[in-house]
Amino acid sequence: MLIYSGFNQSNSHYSKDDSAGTILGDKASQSHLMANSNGVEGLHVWSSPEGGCKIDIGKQIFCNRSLNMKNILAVGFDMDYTLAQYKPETFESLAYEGTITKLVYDLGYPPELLEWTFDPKYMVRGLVLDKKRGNILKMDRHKYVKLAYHGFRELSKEDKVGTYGNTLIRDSFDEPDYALIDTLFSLAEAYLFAQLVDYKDNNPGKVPEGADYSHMYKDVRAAVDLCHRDGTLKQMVAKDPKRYINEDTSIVPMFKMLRASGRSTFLVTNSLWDYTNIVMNFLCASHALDGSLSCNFDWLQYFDVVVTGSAKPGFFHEENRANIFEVEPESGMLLNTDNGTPMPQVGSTSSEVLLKGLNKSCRVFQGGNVAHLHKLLSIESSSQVLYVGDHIYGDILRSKKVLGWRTMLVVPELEREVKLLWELRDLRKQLRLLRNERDLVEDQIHHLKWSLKFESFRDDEKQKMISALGELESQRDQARLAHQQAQRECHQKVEELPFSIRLIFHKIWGQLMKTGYQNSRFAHQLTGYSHFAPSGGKALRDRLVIQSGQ
Ligand SMILES: Nc1nc2c(ncn2[C@@H]2O[C@H](COP(=O)(O)O)[C@@H](O)[C@H]2O)c(=O)[nH]1
Ligand SMILES: [Mg+2]
Repeated sequence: MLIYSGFNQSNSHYSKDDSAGTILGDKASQSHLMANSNGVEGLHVWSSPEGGCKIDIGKQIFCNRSLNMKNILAVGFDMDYTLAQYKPETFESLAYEGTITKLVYDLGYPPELLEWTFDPKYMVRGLVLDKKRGNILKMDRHKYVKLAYHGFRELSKEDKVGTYGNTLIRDSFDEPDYALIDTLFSLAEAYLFAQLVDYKDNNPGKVPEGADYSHMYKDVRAAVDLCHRDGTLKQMVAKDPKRYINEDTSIVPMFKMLRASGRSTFLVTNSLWDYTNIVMNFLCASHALDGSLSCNFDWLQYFDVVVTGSAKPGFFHEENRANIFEVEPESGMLLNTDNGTPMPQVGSTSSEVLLKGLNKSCRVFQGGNVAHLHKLLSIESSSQVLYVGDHIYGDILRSKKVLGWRTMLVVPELEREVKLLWELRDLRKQLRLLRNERDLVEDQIHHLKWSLKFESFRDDEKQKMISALGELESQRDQARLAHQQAQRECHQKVEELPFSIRLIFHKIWGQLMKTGYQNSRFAHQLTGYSHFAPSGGKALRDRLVIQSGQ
């Protein structure tokens, strides 16, 4: 990935108009180009866009604020959906099927659910489930509901406004009545919830007695949760990681480059050691010609510290008194530590234990909190840490807002969207200018009308104002026409684009970062809380990154 040009301490910015960063609207402004596909050898190229490598728009890095990599002493990663990009069509389908099985066999839902199928492309991040009403919402940054579906049926404008637009006290749209779809892990449960809402409406007698929409959501959540805990998902991934996780040949060169830069590197994941080892081994191991994987611990060489079972976001609370155990990689055994320092077990001498623990180039732990991590990495100030994650709440919010870590959010969905926005950049700029022109004239008209109504003028002055008003009104009509024409051209241009590009914006939910002209709630969270974000595709190194916050 290479996130920052700053690996040799130079930052290169693009002006707002040159950058797809403008797609973020209000805040995001600058993009850094730094990825290429040559591995470690390309270090010099990553340092600046003038380095000679033209980078695909979908693989650029978007930043809300520049970051001087000179100050970053440690770079950390989340694992699931950050380093490991799961394939939704297999992985999320597995979660979907596992959840249905539990609903039917453990929670009394009818067996016909077993025939249901999952569309992994239907739901998107940033949506909000209204658990009580059975609705799925997309809202803008001010939390105004812009799109609302009851199950899979779109609410009429009247119903939408009647339900969400008229409350005197603004709804916060947060837990416990609402659920945020803020991780890719939640797409399957959101889809299943919509299916159950439709099913209940059409077959009221068939869902378990007393199961209202909220109750059904609770059942789905509990079943999904169990799938993550009881091995339903992890056993299957462990058997055949390639089926569920995208291979990424750029990850190892990225780690090598980070190590060569002299920075500390760490992994903090909520997954436990056994699973972490399987996934990281898959991502970092060299594959034999027959596709088989040699399972070893080589990947540990890329890290100073690995924290598994971290229980984020709780991990980011320094006052969290979570015990930290050392993991013995070979056996998976947990060993007691004294706040991360190896502790002699009864029967072994303290010097033996200390030597064994401290000689390792990478130490693996389970649990603990951020204070332990800082101590293990000798971090003096949290602003020296950059952390890359995929979950706004789990990975970014607290680590950035309270601790002051620099943070980066992975948004794989954007890679495709920015390509389309780039294709349309001239037209979009023209549309923006025409809209501004129209708004300006409308403002002047409003002003004049107001003055004519409430202020007193001489007759000749009044006459002048009335004729000015007439002129402005005709200007406004022209501006409206020009804007409409540009909008038509824009649609026409979209129609003319290759089919694959046209399909980029979601057919139901539209652009991820926008609702109409406003930033979506998801975009707002992103620009408000995270530092930046790389996104998926084949190579994390080449991923799209959004920087925000701070
Ligand atoms: N018990 C649950 N575990 C979940 C759920 N959704 C995801 N997960 C697990 O969390 C970790 C994420 O790891 P990280 O590397 O991103 O920190 C992974 O093991 C998932 O299986 C859930 O709803 N319940
Ligand atoms: Mg994750």
